[in-house]
Amino acid sequence: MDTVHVEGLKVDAMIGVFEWEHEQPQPLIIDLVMAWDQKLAAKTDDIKLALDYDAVSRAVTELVQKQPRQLIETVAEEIAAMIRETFSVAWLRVKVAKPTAVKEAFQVAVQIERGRKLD
Ligand SMILES: Nc1nc2c(c(=O)[nH]1)N=C([C@H](O)[C@@H](O)CO)CN2
Repeated sequence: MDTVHVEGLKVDAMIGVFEWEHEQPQPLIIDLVMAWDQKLAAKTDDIKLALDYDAVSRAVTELVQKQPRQLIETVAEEIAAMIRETFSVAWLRVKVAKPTAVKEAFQVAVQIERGRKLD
């Protein structure tokens, strides 16, 4: 299965279950793996036939910054639904990490996979 990746996308967001977390943004680090058949894009050398990782990254940043949320699980689900619908991605993996959440940990994260894998 061919895939397109976005790794380490940093988005400052209002995120958390505590009140103070809605008063100042915290960084989220987002990793995406998205199924996309590369054959047509490679054959034609045409961005219109590729899954544009720049457009995906901008859309994810806009979505995450749109409103405050409590859980990183909610962020992951909303990202997955938006990418599947807006970019016609059949399958994807979304990881959302919150590096400042647990002082003793390098970072904490959730990861989900949605859709059906391509052959
Ligand atoms: N599974 C989760 N656990 C926790 C979350 C979360 O989003 N998902 N969030 C918090 C707090 O907001 C925490 O990050 C504050 O440091 C606690 N547990």
